[in-house]
Amino acid sequence: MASLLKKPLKLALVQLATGADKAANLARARSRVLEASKSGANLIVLPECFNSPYGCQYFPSYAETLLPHPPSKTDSPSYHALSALAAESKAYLLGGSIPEYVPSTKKYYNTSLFFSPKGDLLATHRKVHLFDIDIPGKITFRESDVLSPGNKVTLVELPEYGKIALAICYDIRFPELATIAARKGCFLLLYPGAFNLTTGALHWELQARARAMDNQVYVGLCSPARDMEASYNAWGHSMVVDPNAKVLCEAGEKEEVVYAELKGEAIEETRKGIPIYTQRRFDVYPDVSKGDIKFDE
Ligand SMILES: NC(=O)CC(=O)C(=O)O
Repeated sequence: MASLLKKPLKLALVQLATGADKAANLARARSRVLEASKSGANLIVLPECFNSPYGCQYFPSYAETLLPHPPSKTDSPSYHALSALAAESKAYLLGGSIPEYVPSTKKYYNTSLFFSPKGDLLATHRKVHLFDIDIPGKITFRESDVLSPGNKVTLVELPEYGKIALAICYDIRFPELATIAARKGCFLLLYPGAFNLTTGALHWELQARARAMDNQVYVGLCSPARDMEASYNAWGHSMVVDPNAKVLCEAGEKEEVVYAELKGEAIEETRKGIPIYTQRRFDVYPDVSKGDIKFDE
């Protein structure tokens, strides 16, 4: 069987310190992405809401308009900064996410943009599962007060490496997305994400390792750096987990770039040793990757 990952890939997660100044966030992202590319990274990831603070009160004022494609520089400075940066760094670039506004429907989204090493847009993913939680005395958050959800599973083919899946933060808590992606042949699931001090301590590493273990694929989670002056305190701890659920690299809480070398053999060895991949009982329960799924492949 052909390897899901055709050749080794160096993955970099940029745990960026973001603030209120969008231009400063873009400039900071640029310098850290170039640092990662100089270190030999082939695929570089920025965090959720990397160009703005994270919070419903910020989404409308930071939102950019991406359609029609390509957007003008005034409609989306972040799109153009990311496209130029991917080309300059000659690496695949997942631009974390940014708040998006669609004037024709007056809707806002939390949207990821993924660029090729030539700066071409390869995929967009709008957060499918909105972060609506209420843990008394700890944290209440309702993205759906402002945002609308995306409606598709996002898989992208990187010709020289293989297929990856993109999703955003709260999407990781819905294992169906990860399972569908893995059964469709992805070697890596990427989640820009901003867990917080409550849910991060509880579930950040657990979710990353669980999605890797269930699906025997690589998983990467990229958080903003923690800022205790901000209204939302991101967890940090960006990490890459291997197909055997081992944490390969983990950031602390501050701004930092972490790296991992991904290899196809690790997926094959894991699946050979514990062959759940071929032991599923679709005569007992349904295969979630079959049926009516909305894809962007
Ligand atoms: N911020 C999110 O979308 C998700 C999160 O913090 C959590 O699931 O916990």
